[in-house]
Amino acid sequence: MTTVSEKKLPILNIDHVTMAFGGLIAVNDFDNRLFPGELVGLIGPNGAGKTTVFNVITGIYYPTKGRIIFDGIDITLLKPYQITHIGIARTFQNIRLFSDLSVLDNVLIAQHHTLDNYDVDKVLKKHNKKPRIKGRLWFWRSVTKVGYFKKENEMRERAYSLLEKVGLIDLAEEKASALPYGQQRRLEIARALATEPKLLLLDEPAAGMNPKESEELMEFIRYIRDKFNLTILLIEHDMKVVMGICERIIVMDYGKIIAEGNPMEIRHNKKVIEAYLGKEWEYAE
Ligand SMILES: Nc1ncnc2c1ncn2[C@@H]1O[C@H](COP(=O)(O)OP(=O)(O)OP(=O)(O)O)[C@@H](O)[C@H]1O
Repeated sequence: MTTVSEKKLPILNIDHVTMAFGGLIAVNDFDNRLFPGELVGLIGPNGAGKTTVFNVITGIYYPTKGRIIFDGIDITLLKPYQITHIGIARTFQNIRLFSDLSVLDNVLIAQHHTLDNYDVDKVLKKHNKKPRIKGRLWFWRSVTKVGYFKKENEMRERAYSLLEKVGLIDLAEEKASALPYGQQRRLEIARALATEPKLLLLDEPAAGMNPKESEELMEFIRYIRDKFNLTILLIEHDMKVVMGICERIIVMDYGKIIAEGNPMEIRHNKKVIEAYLGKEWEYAE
């Protein structure tokens, strides 16, 4: 059956990617595509290779085999900061905020990529895509005093506007470490959004959350997908979250994709039940 999303061009094409660490094949011929606006879950047992898939997409590792095409551009060998600039942002399993800085400063720092990425804009231009920074003009504006202050003000305005949209505006001046856990996770996502991504990769955003916090997180993820026109790929062990918000789920085991489908299909899939879910999810509400 052809779904609506399959008729569009993929925003991300993970083309037969393998990632080996010496003799260990962490990701084995992973082949899949994400379509604009999708919210997709990536699940599987510990050590299945999920985070390695994120690391390959974001340029932390160069794959042993295969290619990653994002928005029509081959990003396989680009560096992490270049990939961020082109439009992919991520969060990590463990919270990585600047804990002594304010909420506002955490978001401001994430905007630093807007200061100088002339080389990446060249890549974008080569693919007939709009550069994200106005190249040299921007450079001269930022090295003059007036230009610097103007840019700083623009960045502040953008940061405040983002904090408003994600519900953290009242906490803008608070130290990041003073925020409750759920809000710190939200700030991490806000910081990723400050890079203005088209694709957002979330690595276990519900880890360590209580049921109320994960309920709120589910709503928040749906909200940002719509508000910021995002495509989202989500690694998560909390099946309530995954089944509750993902339209499609990819299941990995020992580096390979063992199943793919909507939540209903996945929870009834014998291979997935055996490798990961266990019986209790098959008929759960
Ligand atoms: N830099 C590395 N060097 C060597 N082995 C690695 C490296 N990174 C990951 N691995 C190994 O690759 C395999 C897949 O790890 P990965 O972290 O991708 O799994 P995961 O599915 O994300 O697991 P979890 O759910 O526990 O986070 C594991 O056996 C891991 O030990």
